[in-house]
Amino acid sequence: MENAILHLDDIKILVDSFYDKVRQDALLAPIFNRVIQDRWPEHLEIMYTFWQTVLLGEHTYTGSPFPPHANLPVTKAHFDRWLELFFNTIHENFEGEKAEEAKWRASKMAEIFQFKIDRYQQTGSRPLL
Ligand code: HEM
Repeated sequence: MENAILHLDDIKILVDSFYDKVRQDALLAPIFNRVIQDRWPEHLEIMYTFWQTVLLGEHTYTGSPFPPHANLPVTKAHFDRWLELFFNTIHENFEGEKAEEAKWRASKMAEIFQFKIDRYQQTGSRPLL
């Protein structure tokens, strides 16, 4: 299949195109930029390894995905927009099994992150994980 996600080069296209959209988005850009500042190249490198691990089974990501999100000032609106941009990126560039898996994984992680962040904002308690 011509537009399948098969190699690291495809992952880089996915990640670069997605964060191009994020950086142009009035709702999300300020949240990301406040934390990342001039470290965008490093953030993109981490995200290559994350999606390479999730979608290609090549275990180059060694971090913990949730902790950097625990204290972000985000609500459902931010996650909805994040998913909208991610789905658009997939739609514009890819198709096939891994493309569908990427959308499914992103949705699941967004759901879990949002649940944990909501609980954190309501109780003020520190997340255990
Ligand atoms: C409103 C939605 C989101 C916002 C505002 C957001 C923001 C951020 C920010 C600012 C960082 C960088 C932290 C740093 O470099 O210090 C980060 C890292 C990361 N994000 Fe998100 N994110 C969102 C949703 C997601 C979702 C849905 C996923 C999963 C598919 C995800 C996966 C990751 C991963 C894997 C990292 C790297 C963590 C590490 O350092 O190992 N994010 N995010």
